[in-house]
Amino acid sequence: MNGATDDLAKMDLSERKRTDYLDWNEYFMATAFLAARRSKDPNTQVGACIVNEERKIVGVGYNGFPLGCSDDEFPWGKASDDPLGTKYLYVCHAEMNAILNKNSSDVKNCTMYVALFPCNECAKIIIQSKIKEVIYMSDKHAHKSTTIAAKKMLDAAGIKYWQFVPRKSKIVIDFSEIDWDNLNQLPVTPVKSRGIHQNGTS
Ligand SMILES: Nc1ccn([C@H]2C[C@H](O)[C@@H](COP(=O)(O)O)O2)c(=O)n1
Ligand SMILES: [Zn+2]
Repeated sequence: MNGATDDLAKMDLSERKRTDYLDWNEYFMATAFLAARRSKDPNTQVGACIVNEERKIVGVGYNGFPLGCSDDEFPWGKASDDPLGTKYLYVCHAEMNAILNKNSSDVKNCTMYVALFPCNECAKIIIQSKIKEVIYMSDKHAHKSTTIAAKKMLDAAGIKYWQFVPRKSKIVIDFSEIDWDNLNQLPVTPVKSRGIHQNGTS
């Protein structure tokens, strides 16, 4: 063993860098899936997370009805004799919501992480908003014309897409495992001593 390895071996676990942290792809895909948990769709919950070139999240969204269209009044069903009686004519897809929810001026050259491969309508919005890469988890509708058309357009526009295959089968946030006592002992710097007032001015 060389000196550095020797030192590392002697180190207490609490002094060593953690090794089981999430990598960037896991972190952003998990964020997309966390957003999906907000969806009221009883059948398919989709989340999307947009990340810029500095690996900062600039938009998150999930599938749901537009503003003002009540989750309790509009239909969540998939089948009806009347097309107005299903969700399909009303629901905003996660990808569209993530782009519209952006907190940056645009999403040019960003990467989108999404639970399900984008449909043709979302592909159009992705292309027009200049997103450069799409990372998806499921391609369960690969056989549908909406997905085939989406891929045709993404290919033509030169947008890369690839499937994320997770290394771990679970990423769990278990609130019951969090050591709140320890968290409470973290030093708290009073806002005033940092020279920042509540309104953000210094
Ligand atoms: N890429 C996608 C695909 C679908 N969605 C939404 C639209 C619906 O709310 C739901 C699909 O419903 P299903 O036919 O599976 O019952 O997922 C989306 O947001 N993004
Ligand atoms: Zn879509």
